[in-house]
Amino acid sequence: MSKRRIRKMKEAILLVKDLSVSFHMYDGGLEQYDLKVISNLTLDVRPGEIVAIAGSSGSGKSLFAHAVMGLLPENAVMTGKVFYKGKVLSQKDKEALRGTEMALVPQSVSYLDPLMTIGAQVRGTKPNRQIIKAQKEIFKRLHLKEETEKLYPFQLSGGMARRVLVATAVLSGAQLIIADEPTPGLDLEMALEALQVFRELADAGKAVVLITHDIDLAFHIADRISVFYAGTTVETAKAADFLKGKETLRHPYSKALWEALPQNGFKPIPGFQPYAKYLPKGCLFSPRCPLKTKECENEIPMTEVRGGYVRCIHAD
Ligand SMILES: Nc1ncnc2c1ncn2[C@@H]1O[C@H](COP(=O)(O)OP(=O)(O)OP(=O)(O)O)[C@@H](O)[C@H]1O
Ligand code: NI
Repeated sequence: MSKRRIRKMKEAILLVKDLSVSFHMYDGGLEQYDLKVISNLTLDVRPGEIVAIAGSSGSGKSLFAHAVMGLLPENAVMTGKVFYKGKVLSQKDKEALRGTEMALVPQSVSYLDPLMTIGAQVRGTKPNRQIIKAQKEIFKRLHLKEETEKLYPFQLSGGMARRVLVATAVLSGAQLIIADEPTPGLDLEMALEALQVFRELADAGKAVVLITHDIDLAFHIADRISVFYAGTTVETAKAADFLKGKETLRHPYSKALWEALPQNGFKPIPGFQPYAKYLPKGCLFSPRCPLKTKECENEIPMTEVRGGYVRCIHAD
């Protein structure tokens, strides 16, 4: 049986369907409006898979993670559905599963509890022998000295704190791990080691979402890549397609991202990602797109093209 058929047969651990996130905003006190920062976002992650999310700053990567984990701020309104192993999750379900079934490696190291020693927060309040053993192993692997256990968060460097967050997610035993930028502040060797840890979790049957600016590393470690632009997915396809190059990709923005990599010529993408308050009609990439036509002003759905999914009417 082909690998693809096996993938299709396995039920997704995470399925996010038509996710939209808006914020209630107040303009100068009187004027109120809704700022839609994520729209029509769909993504699935199956057991054994790493799906990497690539996209520039402000494209909605962290909010996607927070929506799945039930961590959106009070003034956010979410529509769409988050399924975990086939079951729709309510806000209460998310809170109950977070930390046990689903774990987040947060983008900000300020998520560490400032009043708790590292050992206590990584192992949980009632650690058994097995957890203590696993903790020692993962610390060693991530080059965290044994004494790190006794330290408080303020005593850690940024890179150490990030490795502690990775260790916490690994030890949680969660089936779904969303790592939001786990590698900044780590040197290349450490970053590769951390990514290898995620690869092994996936190989053991877990589902991993890896949010990263380091798309070159992601192309090598992930199974599939999802490209976010201005709060939605523009292309989701096999990592192999991203490694092969521009021709195998489907969306003009994915192609442009590929060309912006140093090894592919460092070609910058002209223009800017639009701000949520001033989104163009229809295709959100159209103001920067060389293929733009009048039809791009219509609502553009995700369609299957050459085994991947793309939100572009000109893709073939
Ligand atoms: N609490 C909030 N209120 C209003 N807008 C917000 C809020 N949080 C995030 N946003 C907006 O939502 C958009 C997406 O933010 P998000 O943090 O998900 O981006 P990101 O892709 O994770 O970026 P980065 O790569 O910089 O981490 C941004 O335009 C941001 O300004
Ligand atoms: Ni982010």
